[in-house]
Amino acid sequence: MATVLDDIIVGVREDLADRVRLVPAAEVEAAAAARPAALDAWAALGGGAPVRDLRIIAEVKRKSPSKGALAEISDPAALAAQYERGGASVISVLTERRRFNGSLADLDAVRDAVGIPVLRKDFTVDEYQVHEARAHGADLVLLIVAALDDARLRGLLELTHELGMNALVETHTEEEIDRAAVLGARIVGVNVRNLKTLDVDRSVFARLADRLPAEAVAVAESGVRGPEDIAYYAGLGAGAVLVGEALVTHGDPVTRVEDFKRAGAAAIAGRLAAH
Ligand SMILES: O=C(O)c1ccccc1NCC(=O)[C@H](O)[C@H](O)COP(=O)(O)O
Repeated sequence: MATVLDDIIVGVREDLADRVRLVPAAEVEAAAAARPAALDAWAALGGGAPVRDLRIIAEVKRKSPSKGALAEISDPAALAAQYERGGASVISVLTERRRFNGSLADLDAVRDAVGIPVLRKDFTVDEYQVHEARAHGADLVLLIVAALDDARLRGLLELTHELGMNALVETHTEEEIDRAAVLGARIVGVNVRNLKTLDVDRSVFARLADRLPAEAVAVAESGVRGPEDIAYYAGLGAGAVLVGEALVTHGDPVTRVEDFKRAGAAAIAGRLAAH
């Protein structure tokens, strides 16, 4: 039986075919090559150093398959600028159209509004999307292990690095973490939302955190309701947390990000004191 993720990817491929007809691959590749160098998202997320501070990846998310409409977001650039002011390290922009009501125009607007790395959050299945992400100023792309076989995952990760970008390599199981680790993924996320059933189970991060490669940035994704969930993930060793709904539905995104940073820092201090 087709899962939610399978259905999303069918739509992603159809939209992709339309874009390829409009803008041929050679044109997108040239536009990507003409961009100034990508910002170093790995460093921005604390890569290569012991975790002493929790980094927030703050998402621009209008709608989702699990919740439907979340927020109006008439000005994604203004929202992203508020996230940056609150202390976010990376902005995630959903660009998938059918299920998330996102667009490359959102990515363009956010890119122009902030000075920190930007993640093109989409269901990447083809090299074209990586060049396209770079052409629109993204510094990292999302690679969902469950959606890619090993050869494709390797190819997309290599292309990402060739373009000077990073990838957030997303996992949900032990086996997926091992597949990401073998390929030398440098930023590895555990999405506690099962993309096949849409169940959210924060304890998935507790179960998998120790299996994440020690040299990679460990990202906890989804399911944050408030500072207590941030503290939970940080206490388990997350170096960064990706938050969507809890930010876009809050009236004061600057303060919300600040609160999350504070909760994360306190949990990390507690974790360090206990070891
Ligand atoms: O959010 C969904 O319903 C969803 C469904 C199917 C595939 C992906 C989905 N979301 C993408 C994400 O992983 C989240 O946007 C991101 O981690 C933030 O999650 P949250 O903080 O729970 O909004």
